[in-house]
Order: sequence, then structure tokens, then C-alpha cells
Amino acid sequence: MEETVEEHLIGAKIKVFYGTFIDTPFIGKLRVRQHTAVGVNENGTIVFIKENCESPDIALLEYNPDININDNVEFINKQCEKEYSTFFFPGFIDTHIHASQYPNSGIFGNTTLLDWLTKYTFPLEASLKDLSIAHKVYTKVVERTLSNGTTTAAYYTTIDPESTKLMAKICSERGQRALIGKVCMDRNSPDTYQESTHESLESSDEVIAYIRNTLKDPKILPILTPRFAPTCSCELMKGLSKLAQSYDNLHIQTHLSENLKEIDWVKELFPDCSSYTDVYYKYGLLTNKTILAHCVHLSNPEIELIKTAGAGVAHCPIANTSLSSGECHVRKLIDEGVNVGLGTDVSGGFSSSILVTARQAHLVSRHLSMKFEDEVDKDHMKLSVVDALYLGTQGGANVLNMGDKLGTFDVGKKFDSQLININSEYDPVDIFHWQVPSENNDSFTMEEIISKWFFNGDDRNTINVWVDGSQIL
Ligand SMILES: Nc1nc2[nH]cnc2c(=O)[nH]1
Ligand SMILES: [Zn+2]
Repeated sequence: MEETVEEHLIGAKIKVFYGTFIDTPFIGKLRVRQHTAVGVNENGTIVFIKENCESPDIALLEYNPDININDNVEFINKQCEKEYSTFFFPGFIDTHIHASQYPNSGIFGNTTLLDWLTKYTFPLEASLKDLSIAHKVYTKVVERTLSNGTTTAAYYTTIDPESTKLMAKICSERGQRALIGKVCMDRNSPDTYQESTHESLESSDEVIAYIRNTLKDPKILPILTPRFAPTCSCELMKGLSKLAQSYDNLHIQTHLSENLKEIDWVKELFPDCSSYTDVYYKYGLLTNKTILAHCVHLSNPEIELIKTAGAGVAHCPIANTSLSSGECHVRKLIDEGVNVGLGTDVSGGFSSSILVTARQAHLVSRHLSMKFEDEVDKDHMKLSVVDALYLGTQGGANVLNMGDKLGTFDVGKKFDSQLININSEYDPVDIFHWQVPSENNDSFTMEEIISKWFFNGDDRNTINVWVDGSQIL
């Protein structure tokens, strides 16, 4: 017999999270909701939110008066006496990270992009063909990103399909939401780390088939990954574009306009294209599901192309400083209507934490502002703490074309969350008693408390993590 909708609701399991919820629904906006109950169904989707309610069971019964509270409900009560100190915050979204480069975090010396690739990066990536090494590295990077509150990541692996499948399996088993991309590069690469055009396309297809038909975890998605134009032939890029279309618009990720020498090289390699961005446009790789890492030196027509395509930018401020690439004009991109999120870009970036990356985005925007004469322009270039947190959550979700599913706490979205505690014995934030938000004039606002966490916090403050409503840390 078919269940009625009501019977289904009565029998269904539900989790009700209760406490303080903080998120950034749009750039510049910090939303703080206290004494709030958030109901999450078995699929990990938020089904109700009730603000300012005395207890979570009242909110639940309002949502469904017939529910059997004893059997079908799990309450996760994190409302503390010290309301300011423990709060749910959306899981961070890393829109650009090379899982395979994790062992080199912090190793870049004085190199810049092209010699860094040759000296450090290609040899390391090649070594992950050994599955036992790949297993160690990939297990560690997933553990590390999760402990820093990253619930979704767009990963690059290497050119090797077997270890790429292993990475997808590790993410699935550990419960992280991930886009997994086998790197494609069929020219201008070392002999020991290069594939033919045919191999690159075949093995990309093999990884897609594994993720879709064998792994079958809806949280794990394949993403086509032409490394960057200099290492991809026109045939390869055309082939990948076809592959993306044949699977109903697959995600694509690549690098764009990171370093001036790289840009000159692209001009030489593609004399028929009007710009670096035009290369990806011409070969069908610029879609509303394309993630473009860096975008430091874009011209106005390139920004227009990206905007029209609906592609997103992964801003990687740590890597851009470490490899001396330049400063991305994040505010300008946002003003022009381009989606921007944050990428750790491990190991061009030395940290796998989006909180550290957001901090760096904040600082880089101040360096950029110093180049402007006009006081209004100077100020406008600066990203606030709240802006940077937006980029690490909802901004990133928009870049992945998942803005309606991830990034904030709203009905219909997935419950991907971290629980932040900024008043535990070993935490590094150090809020003093007179700073605790209260009626007292000297106390801090919640925005100031968030600012202390933003600049001083680390993984010790991320005490739990949920993806799709399931606790995984
Ligand atoms: N930062 C960075 N830029 C790239 N451009 C091409 N490959 C890479 C890479 O691995 N890291
Ligand atoms: Zn990168």
C-alpha cells in the first residue's frame, strides 16, 4: 500500500539542531540567529527553521504536530549559557585545491609559477602513481580539510586515473562532499608526467564512469580538469568540451591568468585567440559550471566573457602571494557580477584552511587598496571580515553552481555545517569577560566576536562537522 504524505512524515527520522546559527546570505551581510531550531530530514535537507524559540521540540511540533518525538527525532542541542561562544557556521567551501600537492605545503622557496611547476609540483604529482603513496596523501588531506571545517572541496588529483578513483573513494568513505578531477595535460610537460590526447580523454571518461556508476555517492561529482591552456592541446580541450556536453554539462576546472609569463606563453601558443580567457571560450570550456582559478590579470573584455558564460572564479590569495603572481581584483569582479569563491590552492597555497585563506583575502585586498589614489576607491577595494567569510561559504557555493543547495542555513538547502566554539580551554581566540556580548556598553557585538575568531581562530575552534546532516567530525 502506498504511504500517504502524512504517514511518511510521521515515520520519517528527523534531526533538530538547536542553538545559534550564523551565516552570510549575501556579500557584506552577517546573519545571526539565536535560540534557533533547524530541522533536517533523512536526506540531509533543511526542512524548517524557527528563530527565537524557547525549545526545539516546540518548533518541531509546529512543523509536524503528529511526529513521534521519542522514536523518530534526534535533538542536537548546542544552546549554551554562553550564547556567543558556540555557534553553527556553514561548512567552508574550497573551490580550488590540489590534493596531490599536499605533501609540498609550505615548500616553494623563491620560485614563481612556471619554475615552481617544474621544480616541485610535477615530480610530486608523478610520484602519486604509487597507490600506497596516493592513499597516504589523500587520506591525510581529506582529514586535514575536514578538521578545518571544509565540507565541500573541488579537488585536482594527478593525471593517473587509478589514484584519482582512490581519492573519490576516500572522500566518499570519509563523508566529505567533493568534486574530483583527474588532471589532463598532453603537452609541454615532462616526459615522466605526460599523457597522450587519447589517454587523457579515455581516462577522464573512465573516472567519470567510476564515480557515477560504481561509487554512486551523490556527494561525489566528477569534474573535468584541463590543467591550464599551456599544457593542453586544442584537440584535448575540444574533446573535454564534448565530454562535458555528453554528460549533460559536467563541471570543469582549470587555471586562468595567474602569472604574467604564463599569459605571454598562452599568447604565443594561441595566436588566434584574443586573450587567455578567449582560449577557453573558443574551445568550449567556459560554461556556468566552470571554475577558473586565480584570474589575477584579467582585462575588461575577459571579465565580460566570464560573466556572460556564468563561470566562477576561485580566488587563491595565499598562492598568489606565495608565488608572487599578483593581486586579484576581487571587488571589481564582484561589482561586475562575476561569482567569486575562495581556493586554498594547496600547495601553491601553504594552508589547507579556508579560514586562513579568507584572512589572506582580507589582507591582500588591503594591499590592493594601497595602489589606488582616490580615498573612496581605496576603501571600496577592501574586503570586510564578513565579505571574506561570504566568499568562503555562499560565494563558493555559487562558483560551484550549487548556490541553491549549499552555503547558508535556509530551508531546502543541505545541512553542511561546522560547530564553532570560541570559549574552550585550549582555543586561541581569548575572549575576555568584558568583551562578552551583553547589554553592557563596553561589550562586543557578535560581528566583533566573529572578527576575533576570523583573525585568531583555527581548527581547535571547529569542534564538529556535519555533511548532509550526518556528523563526520
Ligand atoms: N597554482 C597553480 N597554478 C597552476 N597552473 C597550472 N598548474 C598549476 C598548479 O598546479 N598550481
Ligand atoms: Zn591550482
